[in-house]
Amino acid sequence: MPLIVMGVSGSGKSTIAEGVAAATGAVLLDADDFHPESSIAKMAAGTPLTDADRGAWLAAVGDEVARRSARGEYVVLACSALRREHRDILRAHAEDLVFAHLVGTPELLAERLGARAGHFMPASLLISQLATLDPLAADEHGVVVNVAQHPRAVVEEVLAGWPRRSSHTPVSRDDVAPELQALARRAPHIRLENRLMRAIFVHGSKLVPSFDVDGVDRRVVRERNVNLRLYQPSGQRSTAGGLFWIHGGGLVLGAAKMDDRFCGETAARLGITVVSVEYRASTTRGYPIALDDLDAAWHWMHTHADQLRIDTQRIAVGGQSAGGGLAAAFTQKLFDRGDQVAAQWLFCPMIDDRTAADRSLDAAGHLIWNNRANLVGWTSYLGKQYEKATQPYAVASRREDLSGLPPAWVYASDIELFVDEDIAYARRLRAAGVDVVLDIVQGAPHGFESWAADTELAKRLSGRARDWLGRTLS
Ligand SMILES: Nc1ncnc2c1ncn2[C@@H]1O[C@H](COP(=O)(O)OP(=O)(O)O)[C@@H](O)[C@H]1O
Ligand SMILES: O=C(O)[C@H](O)[C@@H](O)[C@H](O)[C@H](O)COP(=O)(O)O
Repeated sequence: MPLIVMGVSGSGKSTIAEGVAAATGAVLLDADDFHPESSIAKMAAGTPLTDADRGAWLAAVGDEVARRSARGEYVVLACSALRREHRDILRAHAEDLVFAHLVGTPELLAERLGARAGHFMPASLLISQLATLDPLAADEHGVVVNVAQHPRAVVEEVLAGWPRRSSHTPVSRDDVAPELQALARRAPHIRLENRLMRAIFVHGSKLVPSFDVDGVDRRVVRERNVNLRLYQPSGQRSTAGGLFWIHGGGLVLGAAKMDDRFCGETAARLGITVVSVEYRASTTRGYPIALDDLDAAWHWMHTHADQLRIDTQRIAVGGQSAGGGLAAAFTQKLFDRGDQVAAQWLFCPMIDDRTAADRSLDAAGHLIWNNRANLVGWTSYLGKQYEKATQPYAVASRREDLSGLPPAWVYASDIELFVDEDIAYARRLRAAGVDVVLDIVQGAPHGFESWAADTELAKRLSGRARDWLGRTLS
């Protein structure tokens, strides 16, 4: 359901839409970027647009919103949409729009416009904008928010008026993005409640075939307490950053091999060395053994850094699902002991055991990984009564002070169990002053970037993730 932040010039559309996008992982669009040069020139010269100027512009904006929405992106659009007819044009081009109408007194708006610098829109046009405005009507889907308050408060009110999915929203197969539906039907829906099913999934996950990526050397390192897979661009000569990767598997199953392709492609695309850890996670050994294994591999990566041409100042810690939660927790541990971590790269992380304790989530019908499996995962890691939950670095989300942690990229899908805990962690990191990119994908069951790696949706997500990592490690 795309959100349109509307109102006259100076009401705060750009500011608030940006805040909403940052808080939710939505893609931010600004209708101002779609005006033809002629309209910009007109407004800059102090002449208001006419509806003739606005028709094609609004159609183009609406088409872009619809296109992005169909691709599974959450969209927040800043757009004046002053008249009801303008909103009707948008609604005709894109479905299910929700509007947040920002309102303020003419005096307040004039004052804010007067203080704003470097914008094509002259303050003198405010009067014509107010005269043109049809306020959002009761029969239009949306909320009206007064902007005479701190931007943070305005963002919160807008968020409250934007119906979005949460972990509690029941999931049906129709909620799955069309491109993923056939694959989602074939993907394994992990059942761990009974011993036999658990054994099948645990062993099955270790039987996946290995995968070679062109131009990448892959090898397995097994020494005393070190067990990992290494991926390096063939013939790498110069020193580069590195990625320390942790596979998923709900803290009970999985193997580093599952991510051969993902790690190999990341090494190839970014020209970096990837170390993927084979940590012990099973129903009999949980916390803190997995963290000990990570420590051993981390130590190995550093003692071999020169030989592998890894710049230890540019190593990111990342992981998917249970591996994402472990990556966040391990990052905290490394940070506390003064080890350099350049970035945390968290794919749909399983990051908060308190989700598993919420039995009301069991019936929501999450695909691939549901809350019953989640309960098995967390209790096998922390103990039946979550005894170890408050031990250091057992659960990343349980840490109170997140300040100082390295920049983070976090993704989750709106139809997966972890969406709330992931957004919450990202928002807390940001509130603590950490640079965070939150990326929410619509209609993608848990971990789709692995089991649907060839879909456009997955390729685009991996592309965005790797672009961010490449920039952050450069
Ligand atoms: N809630 C707010 N409180 C104080 N200043 C604000 C608030 N919202 C926006 N501003 C400031 O007002 C000016 C206009 O906001 P902007 O987001 O550019 O509005 P619009 O996109 O609707 O024209 C900017 O300088 C912005 O920093
Ligand atoms: O319909 C219109 O008259 C225009 O769209 C107009 O509303 C303009 O594009 C923006 O409002 C100016 O930019 P700001 O709103 O960002 O000041």
